Amino acid sequence: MTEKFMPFVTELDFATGKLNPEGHVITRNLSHMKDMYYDQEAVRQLLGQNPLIYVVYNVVVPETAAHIQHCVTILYPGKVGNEYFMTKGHYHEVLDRAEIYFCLKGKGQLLMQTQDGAFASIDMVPGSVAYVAPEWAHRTVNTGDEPFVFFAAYPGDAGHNYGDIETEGFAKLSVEQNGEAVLVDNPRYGKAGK
Ligand SMILES: O=P(O)(O)OC[C@H]1O[C@](O)(CO)[C@@H](O)[C@@H]1O
Ligand SMILES: [Fe+2]
Repeated sequence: MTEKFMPFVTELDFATGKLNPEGHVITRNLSHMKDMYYDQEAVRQLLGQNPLIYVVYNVVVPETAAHIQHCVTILYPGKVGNEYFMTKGHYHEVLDRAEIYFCLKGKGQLLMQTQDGAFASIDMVPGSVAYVAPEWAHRTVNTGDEPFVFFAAYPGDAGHNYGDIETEGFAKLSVEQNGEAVLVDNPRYGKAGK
């Protein structure tokens, strides 16, 4: 008989967003994603201090379709030039795998796009449960002044595909204008020579 995978629990601290046990922790500073921000002069100025942008606490489960990956992301407040701190963003390697995001703290935006040019954004506040439908790339942005904390769950075999997002980003940039978060066209989008 094959051995059973046993049920287990992870504790989520609502005050900090941290998981216990912490699981697999991914830490991203500006240096890990310096080419992804539009204002490269602002990147150069900030690189000396190399701010922490986000941390992901991943519960470790097998990366197969039978399992559900789940994690908490703490995305810190801040800007590079006038562009808000954000995650790298990705398609799933198995493109049709969906994902659920549940906002616990802070506020932000969930930016999404498809490979054939559709774009969507959802404002996230505590209690927002967003559905990233199959085939949509997703990136989160912290538009507030406290950590933006959200829980995510997705099929175990989904994987991450950074593809063109690494070089040209999303169709829109999330920037501060007159104290407001606005989405503006990304001049680099669509220029990867496809
Ligand atoms: O892989 P990226 O785009 O840096 O972002 C990490 C994000 O991916 C996930 O781990 C799963 O999609 C999110 O919870 C997290 O915010
Ligand atoms: Fe994802």
